[in-house]
Amino acid sequence: MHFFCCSKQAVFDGKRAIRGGIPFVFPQFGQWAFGPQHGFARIARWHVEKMPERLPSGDVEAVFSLMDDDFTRSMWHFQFRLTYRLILREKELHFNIGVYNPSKELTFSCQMLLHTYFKVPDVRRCQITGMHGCMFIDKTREGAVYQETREVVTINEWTDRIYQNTMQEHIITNVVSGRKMRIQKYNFPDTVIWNPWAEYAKEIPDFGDDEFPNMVCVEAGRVAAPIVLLPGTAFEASQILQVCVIFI
Ligand SMILES: O=P(O)(O)OC[C@H]1O[C@@H](O)[C@H](O)[C@@H](O)[C@@H]1O
Repeated sequence: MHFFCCSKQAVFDGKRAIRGGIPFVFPQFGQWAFGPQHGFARIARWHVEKMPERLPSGDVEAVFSLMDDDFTRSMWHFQFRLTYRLILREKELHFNIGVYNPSKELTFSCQMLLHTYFKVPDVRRCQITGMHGCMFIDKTREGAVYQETREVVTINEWTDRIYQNTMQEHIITNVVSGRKMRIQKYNFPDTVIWNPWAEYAKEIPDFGDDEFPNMVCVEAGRVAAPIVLLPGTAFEASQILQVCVIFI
């Protein structure tokens, strides 16, 4: 999908997440005392459960999984199993995620988020729906909490906000080729909006100083209130990205 952006400075060395695409944030969102920022899932080696395969419908499906191993247990001593199923349709991408706690005695809590980097011609011209009336934590203002009063969110400065209980659907206008991107999410109550802008872009080694106008992260997840999984239970969530060709 040419709707995602990847920084020209991105490094693919397995040590840190690639600056682009859709890094998978788990089991921690943000800074973490026990491991890297945003957890280990975005730097861990996932297992390919099912290679990309064309289904009779014409869709292409692939399934990946991640389980606890020595690497994950060095930071987080819980057993877990993540399943990530992707389905590519002509103008849609589906992401179905499951996290399972196979332990017989331990409960764990975690956060999860899809850190999607959308490519845009000029972020200042994007409008994002689905946040009206929602409370948000503004990380650029020391975590102060505000309520969004705008029908559409626009970005004209360093932006790092955790919107809570957002609508099930967001529309982002003016993505690639002036199109609209529809995000539909299920069981992902929160939406993070991030753009480092000029001042913070300079501090990110794997991000060009001039790349900030051409990206916006709109990240569906569950971060404000953690997912709590009792032994033997699972949590499921999904996201659908759809390019809108017609005016909505
Ligand atoms: O540089 P990273 O670890 O990929 O994080 C990028 C950004 O990710 C966002 O989700 C966070 O809200 C920001 O605070 C953070 O700066």
